[in-house]
Amino acid sequence: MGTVAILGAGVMGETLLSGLVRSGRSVDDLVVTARRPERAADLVERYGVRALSNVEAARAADTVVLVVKPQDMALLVEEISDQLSPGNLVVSLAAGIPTAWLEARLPAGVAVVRVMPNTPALVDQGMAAVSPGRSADAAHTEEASELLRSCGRVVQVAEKHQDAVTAISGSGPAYIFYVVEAMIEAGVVLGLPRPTATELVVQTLFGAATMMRETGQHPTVLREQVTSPGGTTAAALRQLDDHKVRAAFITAMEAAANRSHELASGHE
Ligand SMILES: NC(=O)C1=CN([C@@H]2O[C@H](COP(=O)(O)OP(=O)(O)OC[C@H]3O[C@@H](n4cnc5c(N)ncnc54)[C@H](O)[C@@H]3O)[C@@H](O)[C@H]2O)C=CC1
Ligand SMILES: O=C(O)[C@@H]1CCC=N1
Repeated sequence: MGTVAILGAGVMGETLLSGLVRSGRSVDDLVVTARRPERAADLVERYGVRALSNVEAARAADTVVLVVKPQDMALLVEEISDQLSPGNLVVSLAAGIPTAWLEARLPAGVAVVRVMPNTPALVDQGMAAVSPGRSADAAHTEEASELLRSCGRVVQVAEKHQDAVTAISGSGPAYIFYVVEAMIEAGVVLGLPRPTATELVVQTLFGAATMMRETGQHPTVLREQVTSPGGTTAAALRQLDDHKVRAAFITAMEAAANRSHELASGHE
């Protein structure tokens, strides 16, 4: 795969960097760029990678991973475009940016793969979806998938589904943390010490997630197993239904997908 340059190593860029390092990728084959020099120095110190300018990194790399905010992408692509040629693979992790938008700003024939990752990649439990652009072949898509497989699972989706993926798994960890916060708060309201409430909730989430993964049973079946007739769970779920929590989740994720589409519309 040669040298991989991570351009814009913030939260998601560092997440990918750490996954590649944990998976045994030599730091000699990894370079990063950051806007702030202190940030670059911090990454050099903690990972032993090289930090370069965007232009130098793009020139040195076989695979260029773009991890700046969607709003910063135009400037970055303009800066590095001259350094790239059809031998390069460009992997974009940015929400909402179509491959066609990148292809139009890069030299003809440069392969582009769009990826939507998520932050659990930091603990090797990421979920990423990849979509090849027009000039990307199966080998390019596999190369991008391999990068993300260093820190979690990877699926391939048609690019038209990337807004939905962003709404579900890209932003998804935030919804789960939000639910966890609410359950911890409930424990405190019910008189539990905060650390106890936190341990109860986090282990319950971990246990429930592991059950779904290991039993392969549908969540509805697993929920019904917990819900005794006339019992405590039924009383709680009745309240969630009365407060339209299921509908609120669907509306929330529609808003996220719409926002992803809006980010794209500035980049069409
Ligand atoms: N944080 C998340 O959970 C996820 C983020 N993403 C995508 O990843 C991208 C980055 O998001 P975050 O890491 O959360 O943001 P972030 O703000 O933590 O990281 C972006 C980094 O890029 C740097 N940067 C901006 N312009 C630059 C330039 N011209 N040259 C070099 N560095 C530059 C910024 O200083 C910052 O450190 C976004 O496009 C976002 O849509 C995708 C999936 C999940
Ligand atoms: O909130 C965002 O825009 C990014 C994309 C998915 C997760 N974080």
